[in-house]
Amino acid sequence: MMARKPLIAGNWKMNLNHLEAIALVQKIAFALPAKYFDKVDVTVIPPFTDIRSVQTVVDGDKLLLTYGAQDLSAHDSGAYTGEISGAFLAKLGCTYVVVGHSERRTMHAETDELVLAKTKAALKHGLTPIVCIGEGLDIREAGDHVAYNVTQLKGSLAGLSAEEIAKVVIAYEPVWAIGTGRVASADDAQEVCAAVRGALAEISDGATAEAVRVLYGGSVNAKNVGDIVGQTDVDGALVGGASLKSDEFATLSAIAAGGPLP
Ligand SMILES: O=C(CO)COP(=O)(O)O
Repeated sequence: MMARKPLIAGNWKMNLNHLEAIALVQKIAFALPAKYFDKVDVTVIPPFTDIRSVQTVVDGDKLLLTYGAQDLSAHDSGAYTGEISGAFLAKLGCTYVVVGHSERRTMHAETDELVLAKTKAALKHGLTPIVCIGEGLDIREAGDHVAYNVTQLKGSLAGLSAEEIAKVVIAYEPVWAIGTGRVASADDAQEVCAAVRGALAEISDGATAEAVRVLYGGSVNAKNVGDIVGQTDVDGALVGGASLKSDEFATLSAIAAGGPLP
């Protein structure tokens, strides 16, 4: 089986202004020495207004962590007030862009069709989309979570070629585990991430599915990350609250790298 390098992505959501962003990036870099980056990719996903400042610190200090954005427009340019083009994000040196986070699917009524269009826009501009899927509590309690996630995944990637799918990261984030402190068990994360990989093989091919990184997200912290990323089909984490604390984020990144602790 192909070895997949784990990815730890810190989704800051709507937290920290550009000055606070600079301070946090510097603290994370200080707490996470270069040796860890051979074994784990670490990225921060700040608000749009922080990205230029983060770029300046990362480039100026030659940091090994990367950065990305929390959303992008499906369009390249034009009369789309308030939207941000993938071209702008690429110009700012972003590596990743989160697409279809449950907070956008829920609060901004983003459909699988729009998530697909945004995924295509990301790929067009050379960004790696982190495509989010995840079920609500009602679906989990009804026992329909695997089928639900597979349907959401297929809808969000519909019609992409195997070459395009190879460039995508998937994040399984059960909605009931986001910001609640209620983390999915390692077995629950593995069950859905394995089903995601199976579905990826159906819509691309086995080798592509083996190479795609599938992350888990939802109340990940330094205490639970080891069990979660220890699962066969879980290749890292999309971290919310714990990514705002430099020591905790550095520690959980080091654990994903296989240790030792910094
Ligand atoms: O939504 C998340 C990351 O995208 C998870 O957030 P929390 O880690 O705060 O639960």
